[in-house]
Amino acid sequence: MDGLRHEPVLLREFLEAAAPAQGERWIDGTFGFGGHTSALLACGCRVLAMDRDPEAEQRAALLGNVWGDRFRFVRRNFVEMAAAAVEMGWGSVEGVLLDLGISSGQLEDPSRGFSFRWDAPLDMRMDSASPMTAGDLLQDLGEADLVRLFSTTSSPGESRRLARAVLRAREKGRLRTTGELVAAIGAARPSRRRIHPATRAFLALRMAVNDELGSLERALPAALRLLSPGGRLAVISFQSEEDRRVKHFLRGQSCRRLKEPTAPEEALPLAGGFARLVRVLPSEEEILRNPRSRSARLRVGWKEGGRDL
Ligand SMILES: C[S@@+](CC[C@H](N)C(=O)[O-])C[C@H]1O[C@@H](n2cnc3c(N)ncnc32)[C@H](O)[C@@H]1O
Repeated sequence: MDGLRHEPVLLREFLEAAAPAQGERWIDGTFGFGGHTSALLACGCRVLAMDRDPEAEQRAALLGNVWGDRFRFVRRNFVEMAAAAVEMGWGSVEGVLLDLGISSGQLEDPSRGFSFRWDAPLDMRMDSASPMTAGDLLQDLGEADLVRLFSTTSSPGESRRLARAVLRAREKGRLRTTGELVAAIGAARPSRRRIHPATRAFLALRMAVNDELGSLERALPAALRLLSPGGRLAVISFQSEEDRRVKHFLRGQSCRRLKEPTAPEEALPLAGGFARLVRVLPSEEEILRNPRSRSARLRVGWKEGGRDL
């Protein structure tokens, strides 16, 4: 764990677009290395931080020593943010931030099995207590489920090729390590591609092991319900399927519907919906400094009510 770092992505843009202010209650559902949480605390907010990763909990303990009772950490899935807020005595919050995916520190820790750069056991769990590793999934799923898994990040044709490659490798023995998976996939796909053949397959597998799309879909309405009038929901995503779900949720819950209403009641603004939506991409300077930010998208929804927009 020592020496691993994570540079917070779109930090300045988040502070500008979501404008956290002194005395506000914020939930950071993805504490990671605490970059966004520290900025919220520096703005004078109270922060309830969450993360599924036990190593994040250890880092949070250090932050707790500095910020005292303005900061609290719970090791839980952000899907459970409402229950965690109630335990804090918070009936509502002024802001929720979700900075999705994994941190650079998790990716670069060879023992976690998130990266194909090192040969390691096929683990990929954010929460080491959860029952299913990447190796278990690859061992248990049938062809149709494997195709569905890979299709989160690959075309239908590629997904079928990847699924068949896993099945072929399985016939020769269990897929136990990242190196064995890379070898199986490398054999399945042409090598003249710009990105490493394993990139998309590893991403899809990690998202399935941690049910990342399912967690996001459950967390978005939970966050909206928790927001006080004028509250902000900020989501940073790195993957197009995630960003698509966030975009549809924010637009679907927008008071100013983008589409023409087909029935009179649809013209009514949804009570407690978003009054303003913002989308921000990383600057060229940030992409140069931190290439990992290249695919990042920040979307912020401002709930109706509260201060003037
Ligand atoms: C991109 S990192 C966040 C980095 C953080 N904003 C920072 O500046 O250090 C994402 C973090 O969220 C955690 N995470 C992802 N999905 C989660 C979920 N459903 N519930 C709780 N934590 C989650 C991961 O374990 C990881 O530590």
